[in-house]
Amino acid sequence: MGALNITPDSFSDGGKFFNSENAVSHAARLIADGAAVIDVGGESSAPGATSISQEEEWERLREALPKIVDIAHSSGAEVSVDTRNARTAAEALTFGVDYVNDVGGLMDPEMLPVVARSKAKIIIMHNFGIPVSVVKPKLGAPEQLMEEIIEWFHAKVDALVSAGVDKQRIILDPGIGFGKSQEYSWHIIKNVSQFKVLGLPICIGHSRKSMFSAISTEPESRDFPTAVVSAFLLSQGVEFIRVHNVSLSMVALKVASTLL
Ligand SMILES: Nc1nc2ncc(COP(=O)(O)O)nc2c(=O)[nH]1
Repeated sequence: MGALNITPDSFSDGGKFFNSENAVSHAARLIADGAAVIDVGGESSAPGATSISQEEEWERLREALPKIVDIAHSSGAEVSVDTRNARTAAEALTFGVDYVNDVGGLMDPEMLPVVARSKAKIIIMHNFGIPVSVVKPKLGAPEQLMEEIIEWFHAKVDALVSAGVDKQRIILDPGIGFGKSQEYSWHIIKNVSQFKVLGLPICIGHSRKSMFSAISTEPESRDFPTAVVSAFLLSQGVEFIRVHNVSLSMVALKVASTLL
Protein backbone atom coordinates (compact mmCIF):
# COMPACT_ATOMS: atom_id res chain seq x y z
CA MET A 1 0.00 0.00 0.00
CA GLY A 2 1.34 3.44 -0.96
CA ALA A 3 0.47 6.18 1.55
CA LEU A 4 -0.73 9.41 -0.08
CA ASN A 5 -1.52 12.19 2.39
CA ILE A 6 -3.41 15.13 0.90
CA THR A 7 -2.75 17.19 4.03
CA PRO A 8 -0.66 20.21 5.00
CA ASP A 9 0.61 18.63 8.22
CA SER A 10 1.13 14.89 7.99
CA PHE A 11 4.25 13.97 9.91
CA SER A 12 6.44 12.72 7.12
CA ASP A 13 5.13 14.28 3.92
CA GLY A 14 2.72 17.00 5.05
CA GLY A 15 2.11 19.58 2.32
CA LYS A 16 3.92 17.81 -0.50
CA PHE A 17 0.74 16.50 -2.08
CA PHE A 18 -1.73 19.05 -0.73
CA ASN A 19 -2.22 20.36 -4.26
CA SER A 20 -4.55 18.05 -6.17
CA GLU A 21 -2.33 17.84 -9.27
CA ASN A 22 0.69 16.82 -7.16
CA ALA A 23 -1.46 14.23 -5.41
CA VAL A 24 -2.64 12.67 -8.67
CA SER A 25 0.83 12.53 -10.15
CA HIS A 26 2.22 11.03 -6.94
CA ALA A 27 -0.49 8.34 -7.05
CA ALA A 28 0.68 7.47 -10.57
CA ARG A 29 4.28 7.35 -9.29
CA LEU A 30 3.32 5.02 -6.40
CA ILE A 31 1.54 2.69 -8.82
CA ALA A 32 4.52 2.73 -11.20
CA ASP A 33 6.73 1.86 -8.22
CA GLY A 34 4.59 -1.21 -7.55
CA ALA A 35 1.86 -0.20 -5.10
CA ALA A 36 -1.18 -2.50 -5.35
CA VAL A 37 -3.29 -0.06 -3.29
CA ILE A 38 -3.09 3.74 -2.97
CA ASP A 39 -4.15 4.83 0.52
CA VAL A 40 -5.49 8.38 0.25
CA GLY A 41 -5.98 10.43 3.43
CA GLY A 42 -7.14 14.01 4.02
CA GLU A 43 -6.56 14.36 7.77
CA SER A 44 -3.24 13.95 9.50
CA SER A 45 -3.42 11.65 12.48
CA ALA A 46 0.06 12.65 13.68
CA PRO A 47 0.29 13.50 17.37
CA GLY A 48 -0.41 17.19 17.81
CA ALA A 49 -1.80 17.65 14.27
CA THR A 50 -4.87 19.88 14.25
CA SER A 51 -8.01 17.84 13.84
CA ILE A 52 -10.24 19.17 11.08
CA SER A 53 -13.96 18.95 10.33
CA GLN A 54 -15.29 16.18 8.11
CA GLU A 55 -16.28 18.84 5.58
CA GLU A 56 -12.69 20.17 5.46
CA GLU A 57 -11.35 16.61 5.11
CA TRP A 58 -13.68 15.91 2.18
CA GLU A 59 -12.86 19.29 0.61
CA ARG A 60 -9.21 18.17 0.50
CA LEU A 61 -10.00 14.80 -1.09
CA ARG A 62 -12.90 15.35 -3.47
CA GLU A 63 -10.95 16.87 -6.39
CA ALA A 64 -8.06 14.39 -6.54
CA LEU A 65 -9.82 11.20 -5.41
CA PRO A 66 -11.86 10.41 -8.56
CA LYS A 67 -8.76 11.00 -10.73
CA ILE A 68 -6.71 8.72 -8.47
CA VAL A 69 -9.41 6.03 -8.69
CA ASP A 70 -9.39 6.31 -12.51
CA ILE A 71 -5.59 6.03 -12.72
CA ALA A 72 -5.50 3.15 -10.24
CA HIS A 73 -8.32 1.13 -11.78
CA SER A 74 -6.94 1.59 -15.29
CA SER A 75 -3.58 0.26 -14.05
CA GLY A 76 -5.05 -2.73 -12.19
CA ALA A 77 -4.43 -1.11 -8.80
CA GLU A 78 -6.93 -0.31 -6.05
CA VAL A 79 -7.66 2.70 -3.84
CA SER A 80 -8.41 3.01 -0.12
CA VAL A 81 -9.73 6.10 1.63
CA ASP A 82 -7.96 6.72 4.93
CA THR A 83 -10.53 8.32 7.25
CA ARG A 84 -12.18 8.01 10.66
CA ASN A 85 -15.32 9.78 9.36
CA ALA A 86 -18.25 7.75 8.03
CA ARG A 87 -19.46 10.62 5.84
CA THR A 88 -16.07 10.88 4.13
CA ALA A 89 -16.04 7.11 3.66
CA ALA A 90 -19.57 7.21 2.17
CA GLU A 91 -18.62 10.02 -0.26
CA ALA A 92 -15.41 8.21 -1.26
CA LEU A 93 -17.34 4.99 -1.87
CA THR A 94 -19.48 6.83 -4.44
CA PHE A 95 -16.21 7.52 -6.30
CA GLY A 96 -15.50 3.78 -6.40
CA VAL A 97 -12.80 3.34 -3.75
CA ASP A 98 -12.09 -0.33 -3.01
CA TYR A 99 -11.27 -0.04 0.70
CA VAL A 100 -12.28 2.03 3.67
CA ASN A 101 -9.19 2.41 5.84
CA ASP A 102 -10.86 3.29 9.13
CA VAL A 103 -8.06 4.61 11.36
CA GLY A 104 -10.77 5.35 13.94
CA GLY A 105 -11.56 1.64 14.29
CA LEU A 106 -15.35 2.15 14.10
CA MET A 107 -15.12 5.20 16.42
CA ASP A 108 -17.71 6.92 14.22
CA PRO A 109 -20.96 5.04 14.95
CA GLU A 110 -22.13 5.73 11.38
CA MET A 111 -19.15 3.86 9.91
CA LEU A 112 -20.68 0.41 10.49
CA PRO A 113 -23.86 1.02 8.42
CA VAL A 114 -21.85 2.82 5.71
CA VAL A 115 -19.48 -0.14 5.36
CA ALA A 116 -22.30 -2.69 5.65
CA ARG A 117 -24.16 -1.03 2.77
CA SER A 118 -21.07 -1.15 0.52
CA LYS A 119 -19.09 -3.97 -1.04
CA ALA A 120 -15.73 -2.39 -0.16
CA LYS A 121 -13.10 -4.02 2.00
CA ILE A 122 -12.63 -2.47 5.44
CA ILE A 123 -9.34 -1.98 7.29
CA ILE A 124 -10.01 -1.59 11.01
CA MET A 125 -7.11 0.02 12.90
CA HIS A 126 -6.54 -0.20 16.64
CA ASN A 127 -5.92 3.11 18.41
CA PHE A 128 -6.26 4.78 21.80
CA GLY A 129 -8.15 7.75 20.36
CA ILE A 130 -7.76 9.92 17.24
CA PRO A 131 -6.27 12.52 17.06
CA VAL A 132 -3.56 10.94 19.14
CA SER A 133 -3.43 12.66 22.49
CA VAL A 134 -0.03 13.84 23.64
CA VAL A 135 -0.72 12.06 26.92
CA LYS A 136 0.67 8.55 26.55
CA PRO A 137 -1.88 5.94 27.70
CA LYS A 138 -0.86 4.00 30.79
CA LEU A 139 -0.17 0.51 29.50
CA GLY A 140 0.95 -2.71 31.14
CA ALA A 141 3.51 -5.17 29.80
CA PRO A 142 3.74 -5.34 25.99
CA GLU A 143 2.39 -8.92 26.11
CA GLN A 144 -0.71 -7.55 27.83
CA LEU A 145 -1.11 -4.98 25.01
CA MET A 146 -1.08 -7.79 22.43
CA GLU A 147 -3.89 -9.56 24.31
CA GLU A 148 -5.83 -6.28 24.53
CA ILE A 149 -5.45 -5.65 20.80
CA ILE A 150 -6.55 -9.21 19.95
CA GLU A 151 -9.61 -8.81 22.19
CA TRP A 152 -10.30 -5.45 20.55
CA PHE A 153 -10.05 -7.09 17.09
CA HIS A 154 -12.48 -9.84 18.09
CA ALA A 155 -15.04 -7.27 19.28
CA LYS A 156 -14.76 -5.20 16.08
CA VAL A 157 -15.03 -8.25 13.83
CA ASP A 158 -18.12 -9.39 15.76
CA ALA A 159 -19.67 -5.92 15.34
CA LEU A 160 -18.94 -5.89 11.59
CA VAL A 161 -20.23 -9.44 11.02
CA SER A 162 -23.39 -8.71 13.05
CA ALA A 163 -23.97 -5.67 10.81
CA GLY A 164 -23.83 -8.01 7.80
CA VAL A 165 -20.24 -7.40 6.67
CA ASP A 166 -18.73 -10.54 5.11
CA LYS A 167 -15.58 -11.56 7.03
CA GLN A 168 -13.77 -11.79 3.67
CA ARG A 169 -13.93 -8.00 3.48
CA ILE A 170 -12.25 -7.35 6.85
CA ILE A 171 -8.54 -6.49 7.34
CA LEU A 172 -7.04 -5.83 10.78
CA ASP A 173 -4.34 -3.30 11.68
CA PRO A 174 -2.81 -2.97 15.18
CA GLY A 175 -2.04 0.73 14.59
CA ILE A 176 1.73 1.15 14.92
CA GLY A 177 2.39 4.37 16.82
CA PHE A 178 -0.99 6.00 17.53
CA GLY A 179 -0.19 6.58 21.16
CA LYS A 180 1.87 3.40 21.54
CA SER A 181 5.47 3.85 22.68
CA GLN A 182 8.41 2.72 20.53
CA GLU A 183 8.79 -0.32 22.80
CA TYR A 184 5.21 -1.36 22.13
CA SER A 185 5.45 -0.73 18.40
CA TRP A 186 8.57 -2.89 18.09
CA HIS A 187 6.91 -5.57 20.24
CA ILE A 188 3.85 -5.60 17.95
CA ILE A 189 6.03 -5.90 14.82
CA LYS A 190 8.15 -8.70 16.33
CA ASN A 191 5.04 -10.62 17.40
CA VAL A 192 2.78 -9.76 14.45
CA SER A 193 2.22 -13.48 13.73
CA GLN A 194 0.18 -13.69 16.96
CA PHE A 195 -2.63 -11.88 15.10
CA LYS A 196 -3.00 -14.88 12.78
CA VAL A 197 -5.24 -16.35 15.46
CA LEU A 198 -8.00 -14.15 14.06
CA GLY A 199 -7.76 -15.77 10.63
CA LEU A 200 -7.94 -12.42 8.81
CA PRO A 201 -5.46 -10.41 6.69
CA ILE A 202 -3.23 -8.00 8.59
CA CYS A 203 -2.18 -4.46 7.57
CA ILE A 204 0.85 -2.75 9.11
CA GLY A 205 1.65 0.96 8.71
CA HIS A 206 5.16 1.25 10.19
CA SER A 207 6.53 3.61 7.56
CA ARG A 208 8.74 6.45 8.87
CA LYS A 209 7.18 6.27 12.34
CA SER A 210 8.65 7.23 15.70
CA MET A 211 9.63 3.60 16.36
CA PHE A 212 12.60 4.38 14.08
CA SER A 213 13.62 7.55 15.93
CA ALA A 214 16.59 5.83 17.62
CA ILE A 215 17.87 4.94 14.13
CA SER A 216 17.12 8.18 12.31
CA THR A 217 15.23 11.35 13.11
CA GLU A 218 14.46 12.69 9.62
CA PRO A 219 11.28 11.12 8.20
CA GLU A 220 12.67 10.37 4.73
CA SER A 221 15.87 8.87 6.15
CA ARG A 222 13.60 6.32 7.85
CA ASP A 223 12.67 4.80 4.49
CA PHE A 224 15.56 2.34 4.63
CA PRO A 225 14.76 0.91 8.09
CA THR A 226 11.11 0.96 7.01
CA ALA A 227 12.00 -1.27 4.02
CA VAL A 228 13.93 -3.68 6.28
CA VAL A 229 10.85 -4.03 8.50
CA SER A 230 8.71 -4.48 5.36
CA ALA A 231 10.84 -7.50 4.43
CA PHE A 232 10.39 -8.92 7.94
CA LEU A 233 6.61 -8.40 7.73
CA LEU A 234 6.52 -10.31 4.45
CA SER A 235 8.38 -13.16 6.13
CA GLN A 236 5.66 -13.17 8.81
CA GLY A 237 2.90 -13.42 6.20
CA VAL A 238 1.56 -9.87 6.64
CA GLU A 239 -0.70 -9.16 3.65
CA PHE A 240 -0.86 -5.32 3.56
CA ILE A 241 2.29 -3.24 4.09
CA ARG A 242 1.55 0.50 4.11
CA VAL A 243 4.59 2.66 3.22
CA HIS A 244 5.45 6.09 1.80
CA ASN A 245 8.49 4.99 -0.20
CA VAL A 246 7.03 2.13 -2.24
CA SER A 247 10.01 1.62 -4.53
CA LEU A 248 12.43 1.00 -1.64
CA SER A 249 10.08 -1.42 0.13
CA MET A 250 9.41 -3.20 -3.15
CA VAL A 251 13.15 -3.91 -3.49
CA ALA A 252 13.18 -5.27 0.07
CA LEU A 253 10.09 -7.42 -0.61
CA LYS A 254 11.61 -8.81 -3.81
CA VAL A 255 14.79 -9.78 -1.94
CA ALA A 256 12.79 -11.27 0.95
CA SER A 257 10.51 -13.27 -1.34
CA THR A 258 13.57 -14.67 -3.14
CA LEU A 259 14.98 -15.86 0.18
CA LEU A 260 11.76 -17.24 1.67
N1 LIG B 1 -4.31 1.40 8.32
C1 LIG B 1 -3.45 2.37 8.70
N2 LIG B 1 -3.65 3.64 8.28
C2 LIG B 1 -2.79 4.63 8.67
N3 LIG B 1 -3.01 5.90 8.27
C3 LIG B 1 -2.15 6.90 8.65
C4 LIG B 1 -1.07 6.60 9.47
C5 LIG B 1 -0.16 7.69 9.91
O1 LIG B 1 0.91 7.70 9.07
P1 LIG B 1 1.25 8.86 8.03
O2 LIG B 1 0.38 10.04 8.39
O3 LIG B 1 2.68 9.09 8.28
O4 LIG B 1 0.94 8.36 6.70
N4 LIG B 1 -0.81 5.33 9.88
C6 LIG B 1 -1.68 4.33 9.50
C7 LIG B 1 -1.49 2.96 9.91
O5 LIG B 1 -0.55 2.63 10.66
N5 LIG B 1 -2.39 2.04 9.50
